[in-house]
Amino acid sequence: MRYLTDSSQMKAIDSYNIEELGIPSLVLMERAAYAVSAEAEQMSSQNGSVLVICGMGNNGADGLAAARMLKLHGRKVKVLLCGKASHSTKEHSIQLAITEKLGIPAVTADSRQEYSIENGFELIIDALFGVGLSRPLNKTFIELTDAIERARISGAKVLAVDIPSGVSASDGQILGAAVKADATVTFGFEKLGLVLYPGAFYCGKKKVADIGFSLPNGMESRMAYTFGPEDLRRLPKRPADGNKGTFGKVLLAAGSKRMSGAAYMSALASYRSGAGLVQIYTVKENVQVLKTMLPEAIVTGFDREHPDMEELADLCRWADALVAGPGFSTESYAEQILHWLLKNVTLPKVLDADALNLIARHCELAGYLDGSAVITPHIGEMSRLTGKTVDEIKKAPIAAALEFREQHGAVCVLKDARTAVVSENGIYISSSGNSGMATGGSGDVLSGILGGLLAAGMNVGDAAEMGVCLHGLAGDAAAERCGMHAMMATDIISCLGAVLKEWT
Ligand SMILES: NC(=O)C1=CN([C@@H]2O[C@H](COP(=O)(O)OP(=O)(O)OC[C@H]3O[C@@H](n4cnc5c(N)ncnc54)[C@H](O)[C@@H]3O)[C@@H](O)[C@H]2O)[C@@H](O)CC1
Ligand SMILES: Nc1ncnc2c1ncn2[C@@H]1O[C@H](COP(=O)(O)OP(=O)(O)O)[C@@H](O)[C@H]1O
Ligand SMILES: [K+]
Repeated sequence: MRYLTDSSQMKAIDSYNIEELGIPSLVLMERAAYAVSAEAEQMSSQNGSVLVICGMGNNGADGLAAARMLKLHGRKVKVLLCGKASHSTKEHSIQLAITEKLGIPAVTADSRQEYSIENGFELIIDALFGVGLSRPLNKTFIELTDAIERARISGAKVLAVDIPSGVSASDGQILGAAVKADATVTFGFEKLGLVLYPGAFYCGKKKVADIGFSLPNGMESRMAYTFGPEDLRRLPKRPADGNKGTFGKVLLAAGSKRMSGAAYMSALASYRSGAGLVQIYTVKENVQVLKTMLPEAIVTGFDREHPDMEELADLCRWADALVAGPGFSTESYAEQILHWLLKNVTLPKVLDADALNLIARHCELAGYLDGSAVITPHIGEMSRLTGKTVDEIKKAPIAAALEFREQHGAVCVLKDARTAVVSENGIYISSSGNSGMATGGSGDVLSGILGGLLAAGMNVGDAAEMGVCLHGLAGDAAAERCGMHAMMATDIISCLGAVLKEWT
């Protein structure tokens, strides 16, 4: 598990370490700058020249200290100071005095002038703004980021200090423009803005440098986090004497006349993530095809005109977990069934796709949501559910998921290139997965995985986080195997086994 911080949390961590613990600010800075200079040496040759672009805050001060370390290691270093001298921090003034005494050439320009970058630098270090960026870049700074990008296109490497300047540390939004880095050395904890898009595009290879921060009491519970493959070891173990019941029974209300594939993929993904038994409840037109495609599943068909609620009640008594919605349609039978399920079933449940479209259309259904439900909307479905625009949700996905959970009590899995999961555990952000997963059916695969994990007895929050992590890792394995262009949802399912085998 890796913690992710926003800008205000990072500032609180800084001030706890400096003011409460008494670690001198310059000691932390020295470690930060050492990590930057070590990475800079890796990225450039002994004879290559390095330009360090420094703002007037402590990000710039880190840059100045790194410039000093590079100079002491025999590198050719120049500094470009950007901003008003009257804005410089105490640490910045100290670091600048040292670089001046060491004879490191520094060009000073304030923001009224144009910043130019001469040709010939092998490496540019971006120490303009860090977590202190508080407003959009002005025209001059935008031109400076353009100049850095031109140098990068001509062959210079770019190393960002803490975060590429212009990226908001809290949400990855670009404030006017941002530096595109080949690598970023970030201090203490990964910033959310390095994981969320579009910021994640800008940071290149990420390195987290431990500079000796301790966390204030209670901070961990407020920080977002992400998982790596090693976290899959926390999935429930499979007891050697287990039987089909031990591993859980999933009931899947899915598929419609035009869409049997969604039910197939969701059911197959449930089996491939460890479920003992999977039963598909679908329109009777789908029964034959699903039995043929997935003989391992039990398939119960209902009449679209008269779905039998007694039969459905029996199936729910049989099941350990419910998945409703993949390819289910929004026809009246689907609404009737969903209404009955939400009203009567206390099983842990995943509500996906058409279940969410129905909830968006019939707002009384939202009243039945509670902590037993995991909703898995993509951005479009979230927009329909909440009335917010796609743009609003894209800009603040965590806030949208938090708000939904607060209003309805359900675990919210807001799917996108980075998926946010908000549950009783806190805020989880996915860091696996790739754009090859933007292909029909990959959401059905996720709902099936979640059903499988819930049926195995995981609580809703843990299942949602682990399921999203597993889905992304299987997606990455599928991209490795087939390439992002060619991979399809069934390839993600095919890779679940290998990922689970390697990591659990
Ligand atoms: N001792 C410390 O406090 C440590 C600080 N560290 C570094 O310090 C950074 C944070 O430093 P600061 O809090 O000084 O902030 P920054 O250096 O990130 O930037 C803040 C400065 O930029 C100005 N500014 C913000 N947005 C602007 C905009 N759009 N246009 C023009 N000016 C703008 C602010 O007015 C302020 O002067 C971290 O990212 C990290 O690199 C690290 O060295 C770790 C230790
Ligand atoms: N660029 C991407 N990077 C990582 N994951 C992605 C990307 N695009 C889509 N995904 C994932 O793929 C899945 C797509 O789900 P969804 O849109 O519901 O698909 P469908 O409706 O076709 O089943 C989600 O889990 C989403 O997080
Ligand atoms: K920076």
